[in-house]
Amino acid sequence: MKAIQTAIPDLLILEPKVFGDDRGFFYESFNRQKFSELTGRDADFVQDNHSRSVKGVLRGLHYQIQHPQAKLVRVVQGAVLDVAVDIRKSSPTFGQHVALELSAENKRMFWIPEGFAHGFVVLSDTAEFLYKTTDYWYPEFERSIVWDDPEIAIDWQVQAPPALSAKDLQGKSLAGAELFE
Ligand SMILES: Cc1cn([C@H]2C[C@H](O)[C@@H](COP(=O)(O)OP(=O)(O)O[C@H]3O[C@H](C)C(=O)[C@H](O)[C@H]3O)O2)c(=O)[nH]c1=O
Repeated sequence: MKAIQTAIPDLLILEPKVFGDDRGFFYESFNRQKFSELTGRDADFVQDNHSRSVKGVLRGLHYQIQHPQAKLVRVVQGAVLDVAVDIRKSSPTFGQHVALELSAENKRMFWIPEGFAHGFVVLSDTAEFLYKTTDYWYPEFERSIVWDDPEIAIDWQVQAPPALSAKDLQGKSLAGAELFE
């Protein structure tokens, strides 16, 4: 496993060592000790989530204003464009984002600490998205930022308007959202 820096220091891409042979492949998708060495966090994950989406679905941009969740995300089937937006008002990279492709092929994982809004859009026919979180889901504290906020200006790499949940259709702008200090 190796860590790849991104434009925002706290956001890391983790690339596993993949062992291939005639049977297929094996890799450690999570190793607490190696994760801690690479991220400096002894993450105590409490939830494992798995969602499946069809092409053009966009889930996000989500965060919990209380009980913020750090997330370790990956894709095991298909491909998505995954995005994390820095919503920490005191951060030098406030309002900036990192976007990267996560796929079954590249086997990359994305470490997103607390303080970021997270979302993805599905690029393949379907995508299976797995992720660990460091706190539980508290719907009462869930907040959404609208996917196409011009202040954030994410290039989602999709031609048609994405398919959004009712919740996500009502996302707030960065300027109007409850944010982290
Ligand atoms: C997040 C969550 C949802 N649910 C239930 C609530 C709904 O009945 C159903 C679908 O929930 P939702 O539409 O909020 O799922 P997503 O749009 O995939 O939400 C996630 O999407 C983005 C990408 C994220 O980063 C967050 O982890 C999370 O907000 O699962 C649960 O039971 N537990 C949970 O932890």
